[in-house]
Parts: sequence; C-alpha cells; structure tokens
Amino acid sequence: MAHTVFIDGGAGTTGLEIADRLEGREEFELVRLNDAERKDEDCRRSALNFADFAILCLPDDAAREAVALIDKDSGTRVIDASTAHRTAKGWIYGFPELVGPNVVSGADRVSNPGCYPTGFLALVAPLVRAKLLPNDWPYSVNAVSGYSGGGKGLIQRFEGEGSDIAFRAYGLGLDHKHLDEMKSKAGLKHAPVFAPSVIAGFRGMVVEVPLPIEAMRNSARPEELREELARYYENAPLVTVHQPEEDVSELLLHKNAEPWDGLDLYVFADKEGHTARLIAVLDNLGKGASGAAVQSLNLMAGCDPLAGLRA
Ligand SMILES: NC(=O)C1=CN([C@@H]2O[C@H](COP(=O)(O)OP(=O)(O)OC[C@H]3O[C@@H](n4cnc5c(N)ncnc54)[C@H](OP(=O)(O)O)[C@@H]3O)[C@@H](O)[C@H]2O)C=CC1
Ligand SMILES: CC(=O)N[C@@H](CCC(=O)OP(=O)(O)O)C(=O)O
Repeated sequence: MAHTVFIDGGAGTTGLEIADRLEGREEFELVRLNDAERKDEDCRRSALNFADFAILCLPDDAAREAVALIDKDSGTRVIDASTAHRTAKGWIYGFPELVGPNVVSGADRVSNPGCYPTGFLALVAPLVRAKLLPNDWPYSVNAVSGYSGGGKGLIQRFEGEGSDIAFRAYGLGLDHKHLDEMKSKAGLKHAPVFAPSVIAGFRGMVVEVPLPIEAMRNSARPEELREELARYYENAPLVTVHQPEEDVSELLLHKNAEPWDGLDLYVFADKEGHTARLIAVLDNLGKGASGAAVQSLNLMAGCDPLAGLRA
C-alpha cells in the first residue's frame, strides 16, 4: 500500500517542487487540501494526523504550529523544510551524507538542512571532523543564490512588474538565520562571517569558503583537503568532488537552469598551496530543499534513496 504524504505549504515554492519529484511515484499518495482548506487549522490538523508523512514547507512559525497540531499517537513522521527545528532537540538533521543514511531512515522527526548550510557543511564538516581544518578558525562564507531561495516573496520582487534588481547583497546585520546551523553542525567554535547574496536567476547557488591556508594553524594542504573530500563522498551518489585534471576555470549559474538534486564540490588553490577556495555548487531548490526532503523521505519510507531525484 502507498504511503500517504501531506505537504503542508504545498502551494509554495519548495512544496510544489517536492510534489513534482513525487509525481508518478507509486510508493506515495499525496493528501491534498484545496485553496480554501490549505490554511484552515482544522483541515491541516486532520491532514497532518492522517498522513504517514508530513512535509512542512512553511515559514518557521507556521512549521512550529504544524508540529503542535500533530497528536503524539498519530504515528505521523515529519520532515520540516524550515529553519525551525534544525538545531532542536529530538530532531535528526536530514543530511544523510553527514549523519548517516540509517540515522535518517529510522527517524520520526527530520529537519531538512538549509540551502546555504548544505554547501558550507558539505565542504567544511568532513574536513573539520578529520582534523584537516581547525575547528577554531573564523571561517567566511561568500554565497550567491537564485531568487527562488527567498520563496514567493522574493520571486515576486525579482519577477514583478518593473523589477530591475540584478544583484542583492543581504544579511548585512550579520545575524542570518543559518549561522547557528553552520556553526553547530560543523562543530566550530565560532559562527562564520556569512555574506549571502541573490542574483537575477531563478535557481542555483554557489557557496564559497576562502581559506588563507598559509596563515592558518593546523590546516592541511589543498590537495589533502580535496583527497579527503573525495574519499569521504566516495559512496555518496549525489555528491561529486571535482579534480584538478578537469581544468575548471569558471563556475556558472544559468538563468533557466533545470531542477537538479546533485552537489558539486571543488577545491581550488594557487600553485604553492598558500591560498584555497572551497566551493559548493547546488540547486537551492534541489539538494538545498526539495531534493533533500525527497531523499530523506525515500530513506524513511524504505525506498530507493535516489528515486525521483535528478542527480
Ligand atoms: N526556497 C528555497 O530555496 C528554500 C526554502 N526553504 C524553507 O522552506 C520553507 C518554505 O519556503 P518556500 O517554499 O520558499 O516559501 P514560499 O513562500 O514559496 O511558500 C510558503 C508556503 O506556505 C504557505 N503558508 C504560509 N503560512 C501558512 C500557514 N499558516 N498555513 C498553511 N500554509 C501557510 C504559503 O501560503 P501562500 O501561498 O498563501 O503565501 C506558501 O504557499 C521555508 O521555511 C524556507 O525557509 C529551505 C531551503 C531552501
Ligand atoms: C535567497 C534567500 O532569501 N534565501 C533564504 C534562505 C533559503 C531558505 O529559505 O532556506 P532555509 O529554510 O534554509 O532558511 C534566506 O537567506 O533567508
């Protein structure tokens, strides 16, 4: 029998992309609310408690409310795409490549990683764990995202009539909601200096961690960092660690990019290995949100982990 899945916030950017990835999957049957019902508390409570799986694609406060609407004995297992539960007790961090697929498979409460943290943690967490990068370095993260990363509101700002925005730097209060997640999940002593920005393209992101290797205590050489990442992700089909032989001289995001659930990692360095740039390229709506949610759902439901994903 198919597992029932309710996407709360299913009319939003992340929710629609999850439904897209579940289209035609016989293992799952979507529980749907119509437009008049989708924000009605009673209708949501009933769908949340009926479904085998609830995927929350809501603003943080609404995600907390949704969890409170689920009865303890309903048996509903939850994947939350918002920031609300990423560092909360009792929640598993839905990054199978970092926490282990079995940990996600057996969980009842899974918090989907943030889009920027997905890039940052994929690069830094395994290297800090392996003690090839220090845990007390004040890391920086420079990142650009497609505007779909800001949901319907930001899409409207970029696509609305008369919009003329080409680039948007933000997070200027140095208090972005992803800081705790990046610090705690990488096991760092300090939160990174995070410089996010948005470009006039719908989807895709580049997340970069510059490393002044020569000035750092306890940092391995760039080729050792690359080798460790390649070893670490050897059996992770969604992650590709690129090699210098590929001779990559530029990284592009495309305005009309197709949905994509992979994660590309690069270690660039100067010839002497004095400075390096760790770079992750991903789709904010793919491995950064909807693709990651479907990956966790697959694991939790005991399906092929890559089913419905575009790697
Ligand atoms: N977009 C992205 O790339 C990523 C998003 N996320 C996270 O996923 C979550 C959803 O984001 P996103 O899809 O981009 O946002 P959107 O704004 O595109 O969609 C949010 C949806 O939630 C609905 N909604 C809001 N409040 C309620 C409520 N109380 N009850 C029921 N439905 C409600 C909205 O309704 P209405 O349509 O009426 O506005 C909308 O359909 C957020 O927490 C976001 O941070 C995480 C990673 C990446
Ligand atoms: C471009 C843009 O606005 N991006 C969002 C982050 C993407 C998102 O909403 O995801 P999380 O749930 O992981 O926070 C932001 O900076 O708030």
